[in-house]
Amino acid sequence: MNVYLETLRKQNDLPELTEMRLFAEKENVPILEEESMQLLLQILALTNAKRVLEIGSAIGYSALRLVSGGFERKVTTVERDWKRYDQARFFLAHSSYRQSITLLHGDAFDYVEAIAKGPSFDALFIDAAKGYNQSFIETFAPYVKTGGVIVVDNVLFKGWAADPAGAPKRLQKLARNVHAFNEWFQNHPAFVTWFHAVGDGLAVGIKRENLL
Ligand SMILES: C[S@@+](CC[C@H](N)C(=O)[O-])C[C@H]1O[C@@H](n2cnc3c(N)ncnc32)[C@H](O)[C@@H]1O
Repeated sequence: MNVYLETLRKQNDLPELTEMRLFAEKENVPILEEESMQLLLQILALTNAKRVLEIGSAIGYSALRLVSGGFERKVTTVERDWKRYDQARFFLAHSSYRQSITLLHGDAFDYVEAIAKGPSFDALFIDAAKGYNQSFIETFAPYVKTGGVIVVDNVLFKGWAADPAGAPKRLQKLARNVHAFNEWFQNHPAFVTWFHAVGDGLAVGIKRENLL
């Protein structure tokens, strides 16, 4: 990343975010790339998103970024991996923004009933198992308000979505799957969708109506 922009952006960083980034780097935990984060935060601010559902918390880094920008935002985030969930719980417990985050442990699909009972979300951010992006949207977009935003990370999948044959053999099926998802999302009448070549690729859809 451009060092100058990086320095500018970190001027208002929380100490716990720095700690989390260092931990993620050391432990090889994938967190959202900064360029994608900047775009995501801007989209959420422009759409005035106050209630966000995140699938894939990892150690809680993106959840904390989403609530700490001064927009009085609340995030519900789900993580299925026990170790990551525990790390997220540890980091978030020490944050002054802990009241703004509901951290859930388990497979996101197991929370459908609970989520259906609550108020709708302004935004859905999907940063989890790439092969399930379509299912995540089919399952959770009904709980996003009309005009709400759906953001999906990793839609380029290191460039392999565009060229599945160029991926290592064991990832070719997943690469084809990511490509099929991208076409589905682009062409689905329920969404107006944009694709951005930032980070590992970010897709942004506005929910037009309840067509799912
Ligand atoms: C890329 S990491 C998330 C990074 C995080 N959003 C950030 O930027 O700080 C993806 C996480 O999604 C979790 N995950 C994958 N599929 C899931 C599912 N079905 N339900 C809940 N969590 C899931 C994985 O365990 C992993 O920790």
